[in-house]
Amino acid sequence: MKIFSAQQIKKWDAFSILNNPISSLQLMEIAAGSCVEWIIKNYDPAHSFCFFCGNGNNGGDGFALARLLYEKGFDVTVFADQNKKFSAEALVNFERCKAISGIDIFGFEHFNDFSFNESTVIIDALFGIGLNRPVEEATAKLISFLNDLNFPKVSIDIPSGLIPDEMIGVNAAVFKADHTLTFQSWKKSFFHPESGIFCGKIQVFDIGLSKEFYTHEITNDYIIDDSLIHETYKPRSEFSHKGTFGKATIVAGSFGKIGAAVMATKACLRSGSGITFVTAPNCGYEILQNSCPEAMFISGGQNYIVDFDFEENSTFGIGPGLGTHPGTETAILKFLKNTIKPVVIDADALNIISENSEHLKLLPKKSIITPHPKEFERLFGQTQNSFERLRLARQKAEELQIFIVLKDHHTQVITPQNQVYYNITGNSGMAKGGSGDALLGIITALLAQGYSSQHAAIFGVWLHGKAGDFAGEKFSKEAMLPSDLIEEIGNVFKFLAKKNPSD
Ligand SMILES: NC(=O)C1=CN([C@@H]2O[C@H](COP(=O)(O)OP(=O)(O)OC[C@H]3O[C@@H](n4cnc5c(N)ncnc54)[C@H](OP(=O)(O)O)[C@@H]3O)[C@@H](O)[C@H]2O)[C@@H](O)CC1
Ligand SMILES: Nc1ncnc2c1ncn2[C@@H]1O[C@H](COP(=O)(O)OP(=O)(O)O)[C@@H](O)[C@H]1O
Ligand SMILES: [K+]
Repeated sequence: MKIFSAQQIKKWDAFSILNNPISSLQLMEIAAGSCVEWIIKNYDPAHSFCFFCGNGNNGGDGFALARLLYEKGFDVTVFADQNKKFSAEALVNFERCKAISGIDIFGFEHFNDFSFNESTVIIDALFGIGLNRPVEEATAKLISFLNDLNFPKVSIDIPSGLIPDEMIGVNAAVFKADHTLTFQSWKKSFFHPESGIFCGKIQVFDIGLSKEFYTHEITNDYIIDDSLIHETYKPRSEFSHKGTFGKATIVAGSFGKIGAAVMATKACLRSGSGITFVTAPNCGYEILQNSCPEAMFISGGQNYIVDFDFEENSTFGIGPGLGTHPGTETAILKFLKNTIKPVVIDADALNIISENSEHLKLLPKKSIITPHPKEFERLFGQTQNSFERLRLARQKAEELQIFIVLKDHHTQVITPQNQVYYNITGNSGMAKGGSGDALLGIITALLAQGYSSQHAAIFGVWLHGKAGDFAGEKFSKEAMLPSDLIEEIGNVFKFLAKKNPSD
C-alpha cells in the first residue's frame, strides 16, 4: 500500500471531490460515520464523550461525530473556540451541533471546571494533517491537561500536535491517544518511534477517496501489507527437489554465542532453504549437530571463526554471535573481497565492517544488511532522530547499491532505488536477544530460494514479524522467545498457503 505525504493526501481529497460525485462535507460525514461505527463496537452507551474540536476540518470531523454519536443515544459534550474563524465545513458542522439542544458546547477556557466522570471518553479533534506551526501555549496547556487525565483517549485522523511526515519539535505538545482513527491511509509519522508513541492502536478507515488518484500518484513510501506479501510469496512446486530451493550457508557463532548460530540456522531451515550449511567454530559442533541435524556443519576455527571459503552456489548469511576477534575480522574481509554474489549481513559482521568506511565498499551489490539503530550508527554515523536516520539510510542504500533493513518496531526496508517499505507485523515480545539472529536466517533462506534481494528483505521482515505475532498470541509478549518465533514460521506459511487461491 502506498503512503502519501500530508500534501498528497490533501490533493487526494481535492481530486476525489472534483472527480467523484461527492462534496467535502459528504466526505466529512463518511469519515465521522466510520468513527461512529468503531465507537459503537468498542464503547457501550453508558459512556459519555467529551469532544475537543479545533477550527479546521479536523474540528469539523469532531463536530460531525459528536452529532452522530448523540443521535445514537450517547451523552456528548463539546469544547470549541467560537471566537476564531472556522473552516467552511467545520462551520456547517459546528452549527449543526449547536442546533441540538442536548449537546452542551463550552469554550476551551472552561475545560478546567468541567466535571469529568468515570465513564468519560475524550475525543481529540483539535488538529489533523493541517497543523502547520507549533501549537500555541494555551492549546499546549489544554493538551497537557488532557494527557494527564486517566480516561480513554481517541484521536481523530492523527493525534493533535503530530506532523504527518516529519519529526516533532523538542518538547512539542502532542495529544497522547490510546486509539487513533485515521482516514484512508497511514501517515508516515505513525511508523517512527518518536511520533508513533502518541498514536496508540491505529484503525484505518476507507472513506472512498479516488482509486484513480491512488493508482497514478507517485510515492517512494510503502507499507508491507498482506496484498504485497501475497504477490511476493512463491508457493513450492510439487515437481521439485532439494536443489530447487537453493543452498544457504549461515556463518555464525563464537565461544559463548553458539545460541546465535543455532537460532539463525533453525530459522533458515524453517524458511524453506533446500540445503543448509552452518559454518561455526568447533566449540559449537555438538550443539549445532544436536539442535539442527538437518544442517551440515563446516568448521571455521576453534573458539571463533578464523577462516571460511566462498562457495559460488551458496547464499551466505553472516554475522550472529561472531564476536569481533581480529582473526574473525580477517576472515570476514577476505570473504567479502572474494565474493560478488549478494550476501546477508548482520550483527558482529556489521560491527567489523563499521571499523573502516572503506570496508563498506566490499559489500557486493544487492546485498542486504540488517542493522539495529546502534549498528546503523556505527556504520554510517550519528543522526538526531529516526526521520534523519531514514534519510541517511536512503542515501547510503543508493550510494552502495544495497538493501538496508533498518530494524525497529516498524522495521524499514530501504532499496537502492530510494524506496522505503515499512513493516507492520511484529511486537514488543520480539525485543529480546536472539530475534535478530532469526531474521538473518529467514532472509538468507529466502534469498537462497531465488527470491530477489528486494523480495527476500520485504518478505523476510514481514514473515519474521508475523511469526512473532503468532508466538506472542500463544505465549504472551513477555514469555515468548525468539525460539518460539522460529517454531511459528510454519504456521505463517500455512496462513499464506490458505490464502493463496492457487493452493
Ligand atoms: N474534505 C476533506 O478535505 C477532508 C478532511 N478531513 C479532515 O480534515 C483534516 C485536515 O483539515 P484542515 O486542513 O482544515 O486542517 P486541520 O488539521 O483541522 O488543522 C488545523 C487548521 O488550523 C490552523 N492551524 C495550523 N496549525 C495551527 C496551530 N499550531 N495553531 C492554531 N491553528 C493552526 C490551520 O489554518 P490556518 O490558521 O493556517 O489558516 C489549519 O487549517 C484531516 O486531518 C481530517 O481530519 C476528513 O474530514 C476527510 C475529508
Ligand atoms: N518492539 C518491537 N516491535 C516489533 N519488532 C521488534 C521490537 N523489538 C525488536 N523487534 C524486532 O526484533 C529484532 C531484534 O533484532 P536485534 O536488535 O538485532 O536483536 P538481536 O541481535 O539481539 O537478536 C528486529 O527484527 C526488530 O525489528
Ligand atoms: K486530531
